[in-house]
Amino acid sequence: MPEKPIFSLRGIGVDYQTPAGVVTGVDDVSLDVPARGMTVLAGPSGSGKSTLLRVLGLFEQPARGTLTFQGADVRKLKHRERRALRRHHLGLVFQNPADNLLGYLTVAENLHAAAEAAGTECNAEDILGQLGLHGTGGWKITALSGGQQQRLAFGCVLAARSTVILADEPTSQLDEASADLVLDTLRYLVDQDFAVLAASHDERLIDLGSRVARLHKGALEGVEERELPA
Ligand SMILES: Nc1ncnc2c1ncn2[C@@H]1O[C@H](COP(=O)(O)OP(=O)(O)OP(=O)(O)O)[C@@H](O)[C@H]1O
Repeated sequence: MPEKPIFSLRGIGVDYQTPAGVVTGVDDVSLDVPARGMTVLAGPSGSGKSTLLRVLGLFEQPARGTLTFQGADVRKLKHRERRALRRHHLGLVFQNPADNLLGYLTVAENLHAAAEAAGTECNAEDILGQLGLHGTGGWKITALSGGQQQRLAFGCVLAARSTVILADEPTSQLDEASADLVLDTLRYLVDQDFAVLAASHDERLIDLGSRVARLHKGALEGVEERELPA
């Protein structure tokens, strides 16, 4: 029997109230996110990728539809349960590396802080080794390149032992060499059997997706399943 999806969205709609009237961010989106592998939300600017990620990250309450996480209807969770779900299961990585890290802490301290916030413990050197950042534990964040900072942001997700990784345009603020570091990290996380959901319009990142959901003007245009080379 196929594994159950980690997230299931049915008929999800999000509206924004603006001075010019109601703007629909996403409209009637139904999608399953598998418990392993990489799902990419692709689409042009304004197509609803970030809005959908905010719904999945529990930052946005949809006006319509149902969202389940591991089979549980998220709307029925109490405030405390939602917070616990976010802390223990959802690892978020935003597009700007500096937004993902605490600049006043060292590299290793960032990992420990992420673990502590999630109620876990981590071996910082081991995680840094896994991400090609061996020996940087005592460094300031600013001593890392943008790509290395994004790698560390994914390291914080490893430290927190999140179940699913939600990444919003993780390569969009990086030069090509730095973006390569992030693409390698995503490949590694997928190999480690994480569920990764990334919003992007970077074709190289989209190519890593085993499931690509294409959005246009807030609506789902289609979902492509792909066999990736081993
Ligand atoms: N806070 C907000 N207030 C009003 N409208 C919003 C808000 N956030 C998003 N929108 C609107 O919702 C729609 C979807 O936006 P969203 O940011 O989700 O798209 P996106 O695909 O992530 O775009 P980008 O690639 O530029 O980040 C757009 O029309 C946008 O203007």
